[in-house]
Amino acid sequence: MITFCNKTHLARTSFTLSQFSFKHTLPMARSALDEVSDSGSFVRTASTFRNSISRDPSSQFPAESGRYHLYISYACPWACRCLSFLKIKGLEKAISFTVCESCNVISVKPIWEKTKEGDEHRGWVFPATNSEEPGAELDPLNGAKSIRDLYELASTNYSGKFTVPVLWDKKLKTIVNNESSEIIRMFNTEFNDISENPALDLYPADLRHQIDETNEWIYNRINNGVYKCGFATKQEPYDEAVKQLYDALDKCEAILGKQRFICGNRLTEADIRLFVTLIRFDEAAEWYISSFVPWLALLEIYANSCLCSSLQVQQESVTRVSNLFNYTKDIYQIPGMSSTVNMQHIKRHYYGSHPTINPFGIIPRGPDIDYSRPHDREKFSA
Ligand SMILES: N[C@@H](CCC(=O)N[C@@H](CS)C(=O)NCC(=O)O)C(=O)O
Repeated sequence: MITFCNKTHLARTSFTLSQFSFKHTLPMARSALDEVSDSGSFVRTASTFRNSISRDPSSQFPAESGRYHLYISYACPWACRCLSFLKIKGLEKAISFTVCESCNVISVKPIWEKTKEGDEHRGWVFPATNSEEPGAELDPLNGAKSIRDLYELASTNYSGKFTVPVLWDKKLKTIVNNESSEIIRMFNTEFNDISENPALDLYPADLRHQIDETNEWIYNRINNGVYKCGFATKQEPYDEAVKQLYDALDKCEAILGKQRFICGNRLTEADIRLFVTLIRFDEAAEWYISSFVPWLALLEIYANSCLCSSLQVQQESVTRVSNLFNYTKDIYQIPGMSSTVNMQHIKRHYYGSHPTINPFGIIPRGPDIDYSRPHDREKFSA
């Protein structure tokens, strides 16, 4: 039985959202920092808004062009999964994002701030002007000051976390879904009539079983694994999470020595889900694994970490670096993917949003990896 540190926010709630009624029975937490059990382990609570957009025109949330909007933070790997799908499926016109000509995605500011007068909650906020923060934009739809405002617009008695991504329905003025693993499935199939890349299927029927199995261990040990390391408040759960993380990275490294992608030689959903953590891994390493490695790129030296000095790493040739690193570059170079990576937002968020973890908010220098450099992954193509 899990008990949460911040007991004031524990509530078993049900609430009404527009004309639809929702019930959830999980103990609710206000922020990831509240999701630590008495034994010091990070335990993530489930997302709350779980409706689906459907290609069926008679459904509650039909896949209509221009009706939906995705709110993200460039810092957040879960939100960037959704953004990645949006980009590579060619959904930019179908799901209206346009804020201004130079930037077509709404992202919040990277560092959490107070979201309201009257309580101490800190979370994602929008900038006060479009020029305040490169990569962050005012909310043009609802004039929200924070992501919390959107949740409070959608539900008057919501008591969970105010997370991104948020998939917003402009017509019903509500949140359709705030669970990235579900949003990416909708983006994969439900908008195919209006997507620019309908033929790309990232969850193909013949690989579903393998993708589901792969997602399971990658989620538990890597995607959520880095948070189990970062948010652990006791040594034992931290040690366990780090071991699981590195065992899983070893497993990926071995698999990627035999095939181009994690489920074979075809790009799938499982690759995008793995990529969003890998791309943050080296630059956020001190946060992810509490490792003090400012000039070493972990994925670069992953396979032969015992042999490399930082000088050697900087002079490396692609043949000496790990499969994981080359794989990360391969995915980054898929058209559209590099635009989902804003390293400034990533670093500023991880090192700046959690004063209990990094009290002085110092952002480590480096390693400034160039993911557009050559990789060796074509060797697996037919
Ligand atoms: N299950 C959600 C998790 C999303 C999530 O944890 N987002 C984090 C950012 S990386 C967040 O918004 N946290 C706000 C908070 O903890 O208060 C999903 O995959 O969509």
